[in-house]
Amino acid sequence: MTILDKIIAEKRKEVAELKKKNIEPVIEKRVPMFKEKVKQSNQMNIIAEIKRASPSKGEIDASVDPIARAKQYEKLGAAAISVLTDQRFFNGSMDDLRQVREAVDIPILCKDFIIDPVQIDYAKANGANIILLIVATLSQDELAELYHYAKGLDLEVLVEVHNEEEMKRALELNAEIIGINNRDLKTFDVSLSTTEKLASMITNSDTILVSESGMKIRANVELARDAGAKAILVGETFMLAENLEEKFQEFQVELSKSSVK
Ligand SMILES: O=P(O)(O)OC[C@@H](O)[C@@H](O)c1c[nH]c2ccccc12
Repeated sequence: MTILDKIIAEKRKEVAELKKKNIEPVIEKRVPMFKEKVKQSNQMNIIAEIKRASPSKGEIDASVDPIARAKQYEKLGAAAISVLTDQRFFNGSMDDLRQVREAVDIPILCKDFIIDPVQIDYAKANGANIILLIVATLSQDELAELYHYAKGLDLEVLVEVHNEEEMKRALELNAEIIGINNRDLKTFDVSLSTTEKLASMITNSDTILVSESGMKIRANVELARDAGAKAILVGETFMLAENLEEKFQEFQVELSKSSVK
């Protein structure tokens, strides 16, 4: 049983609990759409993540103050903020998301393992603007159902893939925002060449490509940019940076130099 299987087993229990709850909207805030931000920007769009811990790294920064951190990301020019809401494996929570929602006016990605519409209701009620759907964890029917359900709630959807077969499924769905995860969620191996390999399968110039995971230095970001990524998703490197401002600037590369797809 891989960690991913364990996480999904845990999610099934969570879903059963959520179904018993009455989900009330906590916050409603109008923020710009991520998609629009990306279209208007000629700089790499950075989705900065709040990540206390992960199954691959263990503890990263357990004491992070999500509000202060989110404000800092916003001030530095993040296009969106990703909040890990899984408790068990990432030490995150929906409370984190809600607090971040109150603190910033940019789009927020609810970073979790979504397998049921009730989780989408819950994310939306707590102020998320974007949800993540991981193709590896869903059948094509489930993927389509959850995708359209989220869209119907005016949420944006980041559809995550890691190999060719998954990319084909994301394309079949006509996903507007596709994330290529450089980390294999089953083995935790990270390779930036995943982005290089899969990016060329995208032929629609309106599709927004996000390169996810493993960004450590500017050259990694440039590689993603040259492969066609308009955005990157960065967790660990920002969480561990001694000088966050410097790291952020290091990652802000021009997009105009890339072959504008
Ligand atoms: O910390 P990193 O290597 O910068 O990665 C961030 C993000 O891509 C990663 O947290 C992630 C991408 N897809 C996920 C799915 C579930 C949990 C976590 C993730």
